[in-house]
Amino acid sequence: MQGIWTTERIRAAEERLLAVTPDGALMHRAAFGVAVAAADLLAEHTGGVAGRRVVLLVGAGNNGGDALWAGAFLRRRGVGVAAVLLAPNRAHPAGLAAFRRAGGRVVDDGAEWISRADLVVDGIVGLSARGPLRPAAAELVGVVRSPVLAVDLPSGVDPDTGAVDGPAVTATRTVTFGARKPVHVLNPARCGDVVLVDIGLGPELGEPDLSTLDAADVAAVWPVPGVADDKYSQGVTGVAAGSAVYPGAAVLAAGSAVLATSGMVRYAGPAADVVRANWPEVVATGSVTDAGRVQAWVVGPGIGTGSEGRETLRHVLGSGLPVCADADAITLIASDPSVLDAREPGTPLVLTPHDGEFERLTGARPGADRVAAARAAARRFDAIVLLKGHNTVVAAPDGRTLVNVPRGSWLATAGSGDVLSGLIGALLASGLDPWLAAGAAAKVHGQAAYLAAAGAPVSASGILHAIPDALRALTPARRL
Ligand SMILES: NC(=O)C1=CN([C@@H]2O[C@H](COP(=O)(O)OP(=O)(O)OC[C@H]3O[C@@H](n4cnc5c(N)ncnc54)[C@H](O)[C@@H]3O)[C@@H](O)[C@H]2O)[C@H](O)CC1
Ligand SMILES: [K+]
Repeated sequence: MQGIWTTERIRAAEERLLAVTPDGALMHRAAFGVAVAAADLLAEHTGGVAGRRVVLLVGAGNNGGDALWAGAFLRRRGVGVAAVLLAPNRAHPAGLAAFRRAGGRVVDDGAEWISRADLVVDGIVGLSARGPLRPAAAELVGVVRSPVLAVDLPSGVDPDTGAVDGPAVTATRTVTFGARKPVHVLNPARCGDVVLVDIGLGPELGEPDLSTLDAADVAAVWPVPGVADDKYSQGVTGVAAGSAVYPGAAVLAAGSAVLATSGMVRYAGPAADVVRANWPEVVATGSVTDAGRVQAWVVGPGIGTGSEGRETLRHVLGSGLPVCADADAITLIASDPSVLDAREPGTPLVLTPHDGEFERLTGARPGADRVAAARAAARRFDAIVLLKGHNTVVAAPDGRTLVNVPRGSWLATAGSGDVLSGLIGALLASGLDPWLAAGAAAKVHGQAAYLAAAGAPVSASGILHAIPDALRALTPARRL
C-alpha cells in the first residue's frame, strides 16, 4: 500500500526534518531530483541533453527555488537554461545566485523563450498553492508547446483535493519530494506520471492520510481456491439485480461475481432465465426470499425504484449479511432512508454511488474535495462509501481512505458499475474486510477496463470478460 499525505502533514514533517538537516540540504536533494527528471524528459523527447533549451517558470517561494537550483545542475550538463521570474523581488535568493553562477539567464520575454524551448519546468508554486494561476503565469503557460516538468505538483491545481478552478499547468511529468500529495492521485491527468524523490522525510511522516493499493496488495487479499476449497468454502455471493425491463444489469453483476472468485453465485430476481442463459453456473431463483444460503449480497443494479425494488432491498439489508448496495438501491435509500432500519447496526455495508447518486443520498454533490465528501457520507451511513469517478475514492467510517487511479477513462461506459458491484459482492462473500474489498475490486475493475480497451472504447461486457486477465496481471506470483 502506498501512503499519501496532505500538505499540512508534509509541512509538519518537513519542519521536523529541517530542524535536523543542514540549511539548504533538503532543497538541494529536491532540486537534484528535478534536474535528473528534466534530463530524462529531454533525452526521451529530443534524444539528448547537452545543448537543449530549458525554460524555468519561477514563482515567489521554495518551489521556484527548487527550479533555480535544478537549472544550475542542468547548466553543468551543458543545457541552455533561461529563467522567467514571476515575482523578481521574491525569487529564492540562494537559488537565483546559484543559477546565475552556473551561467543561467534570467529573461523578460518569457513567451519568446518558451516558444523555442525543448522543456519547460514549472516552479511557479508548490505546497503553498492557493487557487488557479495568476494572469501573468497563466499567459506564459498558455504558450507552452513543449513537454512540461512540474516541480512537486502542477501549479494552479489544488494540492489537497486535485481541484482546478481556473488556469493551471498540465504536466507531462511531475517530480515530487518526500511523499505523494493527494493531487498526485486525485488529478493524475494534470500531473502526468509522478516521480517520487526521497529527501529523507519518511521517518517524520507517520500514518498516511490516504492510500493506494499496489498489485501486491491485491494479490495478498484476492481469494483463490486452495486444496481444501470447494464451491461453498470461498463464500457464496447473492445477486439481487435486474428486472424484466433491465435484465442486462443482472447478467453483468452476476457475471462479474462468477469471474471474480471460484465461489458459487446465487441470482435472485425477475431476470433468472436470462442470467441462466448467460451464466449456467449461477443458481438462479425468482426472488430473494427463496434464494438459498449466501454469505453476502449485491443489491441494486436494475432493480427499479418501485415497491418491488424496495422490498428486495429491505429483505437484503435485513439479512444480517455484508451487502454491496449499488445503483437503484442507493436511490431507494435516498428517497426513504428508513429502509436502512432493516440493517442490523454494524453489519458491513458498501455504498457505491456515482456523483448523481451521491447527491441524491446526501443532498449535495461531492464538490471539489471528493475525499472529504466520501468520508462524511461514510460516517453518516456507517458504511464504506465508494465514490465513483475518474479516480475512485473508498472511505471507511473510521476515516481510512483508499484512492484508485485507473489508467485511462475506459470505465466511463454504461453497465461498468454493475460489473464493479459483482466484484465487491464476491469479495465480501469471501469474508474480506469491506474497505479492502471495495478498494481491491476497484483496482481490478480499472485494470480489466484498461486491458479490455487496449486503446479503444470498450463495453461493460468487454470489461467483464477481462476480469481473469486483470487478475493474472495483478497477481502473477500466485498463479499455481
Ligand atoms: N516537501 C519538502 O520537504 C520540501 C519542499 N520544498 C519545495 O518548497 C515548496 C513549498 O515552498 P513554499 O515556499 O512554501 O511555497 P510555494 O513555492 O509553494 O509558493 C510560493 C508562494 O506562491 C504564492 N502563491 C500561492 N498560490 C499561488 C498561485 N496560485 N499562483 C501564484 N503564486 C501563488 C504564495 O504566496 C507562496 O508564498 C514545495 O512545493 C517544494 O517544491 C523544498 O524545496 C524542499 C523540501
Ligand atoms: K509546481
